[in-house]
Amino acid sequence: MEQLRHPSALEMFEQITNASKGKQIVMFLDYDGTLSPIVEDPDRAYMSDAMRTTVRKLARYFPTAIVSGRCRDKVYSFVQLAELYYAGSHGMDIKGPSKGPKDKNDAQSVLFQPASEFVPMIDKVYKTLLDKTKSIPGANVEHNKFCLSVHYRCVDEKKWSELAQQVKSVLKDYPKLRLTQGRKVLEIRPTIKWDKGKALEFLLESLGYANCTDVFPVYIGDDRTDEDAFKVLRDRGQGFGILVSKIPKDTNASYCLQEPSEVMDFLQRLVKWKKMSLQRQWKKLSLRRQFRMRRQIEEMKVSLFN
Ligand SMILES: O=P(O)(O)OC[C@H]1O[C@H](O[C@H]2O[C@H](CO)[C@@H](O)[C@H](O)[C@H]2O)[C@H](O)[C@@H](O)[C@@H]1O
Repeated sequence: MEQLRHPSALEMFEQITNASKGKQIVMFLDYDGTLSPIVEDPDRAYMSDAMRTTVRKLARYFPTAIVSGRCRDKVYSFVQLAELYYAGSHGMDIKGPSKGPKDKNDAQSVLFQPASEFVPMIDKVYKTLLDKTKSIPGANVEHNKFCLSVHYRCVDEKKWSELAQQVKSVLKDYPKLRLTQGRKVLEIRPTIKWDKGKALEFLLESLGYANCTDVFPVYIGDDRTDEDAFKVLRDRGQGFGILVSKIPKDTNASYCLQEPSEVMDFLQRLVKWKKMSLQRQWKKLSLRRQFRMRRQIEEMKVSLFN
């Protein structure tokens, strides 16, 4: 039943691209479980070279942002593509383009950190949690700058509730922090009204698409925190979300992909489709216009390199 409500984005590819016709696609990609497979050690969640090449090509055709629960520097060290926009710490640390597409040349990138006042508190809680959880084998506390992750993927299942209790007991003293749950991870975040959905809207605005009707945002993610972004797209009635999951889930996404390898297939098809539609548009131009455009490109190259 659920599977029928959330069909495969690969099977529905044509329908998706038809819906985007005449609109600017903007891509938002979660990292863990979307671009990289889930692994036991969070420090070794590498992205494959093939995925990196795919994302690089994708960004040539569509503005592309990575939206992750991770610390922004960490996710950048995995992705290593300077041409993308990054939103780390569940969207609380955004490094993006200048305001509006026309300003791109002035190279001033947007930096938005709505939770900066929480840094000392997060640092303190990190130290306390490191100490409190050291007696539980396999527990791992990750510092994500404006938020924290307590991993229990490598903790014996019998100890999961003890770990959760310890985390909750620490947080009792910090009413301005809240606890949510991801994939075998407890996530601690400031209670500010900011999430991946707000980050998506902020990035669209920064890119100059705030009130545009001809923008088509596509958000791909695998986790509960990605639901905030799926919901924003559903509420705006623009673009759509794609949930990465092998099992049917209650979601605000419109389509599904099973795993990162399917995400890569989907992104590659998107690149191919865009390339072909640009070639078709080019062929439709008169020979005289093609000649004029080629000459303009040559002139631009000359002025760039002189
Ligand atoms: O928003 P995301 O980019 O999906 O970040 C969510 C959490 O992802 C990472 O943890 C998850 O992936 C790890 C590596 O595969 C895995 O070991 C862990 O069990 C998963 O929950 C990251 O380490 C967390 O900090 C993020 O909150």
